Amino acid sequence: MDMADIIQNYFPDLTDTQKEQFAALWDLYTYWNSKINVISRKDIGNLYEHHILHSLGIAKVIHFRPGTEVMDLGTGGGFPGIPLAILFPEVSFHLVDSIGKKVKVATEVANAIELKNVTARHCRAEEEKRMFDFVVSRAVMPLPDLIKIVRKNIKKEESNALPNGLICLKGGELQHEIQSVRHQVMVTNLKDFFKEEYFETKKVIYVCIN
Ligand SMILES: C[S@@+](CC[C@H](N)C(=O)[O-])C[C@H]1O[C@@H](n2cnc3c(N)ncnc32)[C@H](O)[C@@H]1O
Repeated sequence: MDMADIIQNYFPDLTDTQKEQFAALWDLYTYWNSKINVISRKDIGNLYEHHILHSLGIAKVIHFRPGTEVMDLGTGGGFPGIPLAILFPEVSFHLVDSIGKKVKVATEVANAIELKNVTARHCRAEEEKRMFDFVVSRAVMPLPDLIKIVRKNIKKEESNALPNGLICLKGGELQHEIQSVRHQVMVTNLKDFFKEEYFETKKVIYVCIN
């Protein structure tokens, strides 16, 4: 089985372009990761399951409408922003990270697969003043800290089925982090969508911000 097949199993309606873009990620990330570490070297063999499919878990919680604007806070080498940008070509993704060489990897990968809906910026998210419908994030900081930073970036006007807010990918014990949050929170277990053991404890956390 081709490694990219795992993506098609869970997202069977991909166009040929999307299939080619997902397939191209293997060579691109193995090349760039050997120069600039964006994925643990031990884990690069699990690129499709642990990084790409995991990023796409957000698409099991929300189907972004065309024209939606999304920021990926602490994107590193482009997760979850790049897999989501392939899946939602009519949605724009702004990738932000405070480490310049990681932003370079994300930019190079996006350019190589000709993603037209991706922009990237090297800065701390605290400095980013643009407004978005949603902020997505994986493995960056505790939920209360994320909320403090992104409150200034969430547009007031709603244009999706879910009210605007923060959507992050997290694993493990979260009750403690969630308890201190005053906003409405929705937790989705990825094991309900993806059968691989890796997803047993993985969750998508949506926080309504307005
Ligand atoms: C563990 S990495 C995760 C990268 C990527 N989201 C992923 O899942 O592969 C955390 C990233 O968040 C970035 N980061 C941490 N605090 C940040 C901030 N305040 N603004 C922008 N980026 C930040 C770091 O530079 C790092 O690249």
